[in-house]
Amino acid sequence: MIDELQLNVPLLRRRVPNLTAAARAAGLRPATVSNLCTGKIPVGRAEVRTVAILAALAGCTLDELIIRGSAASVIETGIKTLDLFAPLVRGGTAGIVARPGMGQLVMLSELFRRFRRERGYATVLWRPRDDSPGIEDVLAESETVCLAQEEVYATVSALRDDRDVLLGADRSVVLSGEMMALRERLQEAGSRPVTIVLVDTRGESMDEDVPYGPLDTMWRFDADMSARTMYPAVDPVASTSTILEGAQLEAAHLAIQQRARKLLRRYRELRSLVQARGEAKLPEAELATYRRGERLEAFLTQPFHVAEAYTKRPGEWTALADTLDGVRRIMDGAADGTDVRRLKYIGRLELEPDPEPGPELEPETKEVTL
Ligand SMILES: Nc1ncnc2c1ncn2[C@@H]1O[C@H](COP(=O)(O)OP(=O)(O)OP(=O)(O)O)[C@@H](O)[C@H]1O
Repeated sequence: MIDELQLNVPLLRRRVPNLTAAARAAGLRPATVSNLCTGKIPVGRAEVRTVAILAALAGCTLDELIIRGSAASVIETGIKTLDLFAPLVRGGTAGIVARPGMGQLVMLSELFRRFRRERGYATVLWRPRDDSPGIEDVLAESETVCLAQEEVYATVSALRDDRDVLLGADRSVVLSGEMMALRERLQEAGSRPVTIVLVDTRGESMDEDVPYGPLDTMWRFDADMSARTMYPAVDPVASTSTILEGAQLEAAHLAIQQRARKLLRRYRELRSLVQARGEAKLPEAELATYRRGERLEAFLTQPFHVAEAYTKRPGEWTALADTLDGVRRIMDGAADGTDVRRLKYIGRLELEPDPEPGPELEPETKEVTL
């Protein structure tokens, strides 16, 4: 993760309208203050005394004045499949490509819930004009609900003085150009990043080659996974994030991710064969791949807080390190003998007794129903 320190310039300007005069009166060089505001001098290199005086002028704490950078960085969601395959970018835009009923609004509600409670984010919903049934869940998890662009701008600008903002919006405002206008207005140097998650309540994005225009992250939902209740039904192969292309991920993460994608791609092919002809027709070597793929797919489901009524399981936050560890162990064969149902809707991988990885494992016979 790249972390840069930045001055919260919008906050400073709002609180100290005549900054140059105020800085001079407080004994600071106006040129220094101006260079700090434009980023010419990095905050990390400013004298502590300078920053302390600026905070005093703005009547805020140092923590409010200096924020952790807006350079692209991954934000963990605690949702295994997202963090592994298509991480969310802080200050970026993520778009969900899905049809109604696949759980996209459940996903947005869950993200709001997680970011608000676990990360202290402000959550704002730019309410879609046409209401779909799932919107009630999202409304329940939104801190603020806005209808018009002007209202969204005013709300987000005020909230981001002291918190990161997660903004949920519908694809319709991307198509109308309102989202682009909003983003331009929100682009102020040194202000806290606004992370945007777009849903498609009309379900038309599935038919488009470029569903949203430029995105930092795309979560494509999969009809087959949703039909089999493998939630969240995020397609592990077709979902992407620019953070992968920028090679900003740890090498170990990238390696595990690529291996997992390859396994799941093959698993899908084998699934079709098994469905048509049965497991018995698969050659021994393919059977192992099929079984591991099946286990990996099950492990990548996740109990959501907002979906406890459906899964009858408490929501789980899985740290990225635990996700990577679990995925790697499953690919190495550690769960070969575990009933696949035991791997569905869990958090981290806990196998009892914890077997040594390796394909030569004794199969376990214990069965647990979900
Ligand atoms: N993460 C999840 N965990 C468990 N069940 C889920 C999950 N996501 C969706 N579901 C199931 O799928 C159903 C469909 O969800 P819903 O109809 O709210 O879809 P949506 O795409 O979020 O919203 P909408 O249909 O309004 O666009 C839910 O009622 C629930 O049974």
